[in-house]
Amino acid sequence: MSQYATLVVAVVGTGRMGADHVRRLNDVISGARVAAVVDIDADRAKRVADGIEGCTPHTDPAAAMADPSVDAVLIASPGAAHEEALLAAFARDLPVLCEKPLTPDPASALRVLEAEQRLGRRRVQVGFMRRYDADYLKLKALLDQGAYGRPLMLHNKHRNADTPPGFTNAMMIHDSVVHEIDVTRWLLDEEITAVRVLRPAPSGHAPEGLSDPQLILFETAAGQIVDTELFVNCGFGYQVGCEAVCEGGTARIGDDHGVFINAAGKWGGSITPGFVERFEEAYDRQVQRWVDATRRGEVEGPSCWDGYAAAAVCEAGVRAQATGERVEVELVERPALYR
Ligand SMILES: NC(=O)C1=CN([C@@H]2O[C@H](COP(=O)(O)OP(=O)(O)OC[C@H]3O[C@@H](n4cnc5c(N)ncnc54)[C@H](O)[C@@H]3O)[C@@H](O)[C@H]2O)C=CC1
Ligand SMILES: O=C1[C@@H](O)[C@H](O)[C@@H](O)[C@H](O)[C@H]1O
Repeated sequence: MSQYATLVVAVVGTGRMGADHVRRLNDVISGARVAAVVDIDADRAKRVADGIEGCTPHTDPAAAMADPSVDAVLIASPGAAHEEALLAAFARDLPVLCEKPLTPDPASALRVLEAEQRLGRRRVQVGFMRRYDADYLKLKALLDQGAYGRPLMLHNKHRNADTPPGFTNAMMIHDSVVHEIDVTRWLLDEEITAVRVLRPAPSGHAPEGLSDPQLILFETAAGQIVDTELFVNCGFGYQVGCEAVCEGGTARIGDDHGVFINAAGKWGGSITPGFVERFEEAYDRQVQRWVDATRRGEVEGPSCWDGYAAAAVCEAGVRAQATGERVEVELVERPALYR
């Protein structure tokens, strides 16, 4: 029996992801509707609210959450604004789906972790949507079944066609590689213990100051090695893939084959343009699962601990990137709420 007939949601941040989540909540998935949207850009919030019956625009997250009809919050503002919105949601004991990253650094992630523990129960699902992608789910099931024995290594690729203006080397870690950090911890069920970053001579297409591509190496607590090729201005499209090398075989996802065409003296297919297209079903499944769990009065999926652990690896990654050294990851002891 659902606690809520329809989950009434406030969406914080109405940019690229926030506006897409508003559409998803209202038009794609079931059991939810958006009653409030928040953006520090008042015109943008109003434009999004105008298209929705019974939706009020706000510029302050706390004001939207004070609306007594609001049952839950989806946070899609930039990472640096997540802590304030999360703490405002906790003050009203509202369940939250928070886009990645939980927060951009481990100190602020720890403050969120501590605040959630004071509530005595989990309230947050972090938006690591690859955990809801059909291919990643198949790979996870194979590894959990031990189908090919113990995993020894992962080879990841993460390519974006281009980056928005102002994208920095540090953002390559905490905005992009944060996804590989999460899938590594999730697929292998191990913490990442150390990070190294290798920087080849940059592509001629890399914006000024950006060291692109980069090769990021993780060590896990079980001694596995994980490499990620990150190339965020590859120019030709969006490609995300992962190959698990196990004792008795390998399993690979993300070859992006789709439809394979032979015509006019050529063979091949097309490359997905961006993450919105590549992960559309995963975003839908992630939000539906959040709404369903919340309506049952439950919280599932990636937790604040996962968000904190990812932030700690990002911090080590940014130091490894700057120094060229192997940097160990420091984690606090895992609190009982997240075991
Ligand atoms: N899961 C995924 O694949 C992706 C996740 N993201 C995440 O989604 C979040 C938003 O990213 P984008 O939509 O690409 O950014 P964006 O820049 O397109 O939109 C952010 C919006 O938030 C607003 N904003 C800024 N500060 C605010 C505050 N304090 N309160 C309310 N609104 C505020 C901005 O005015 C803007 O409209 C980030 O956490 C990002 O890391 C982004 C892209 C893909
Ligand atoms: O989260 C995302 C973006 O913020 C990030 O910039 C991209 O590199 C990722 O592929 C995408 O999933």
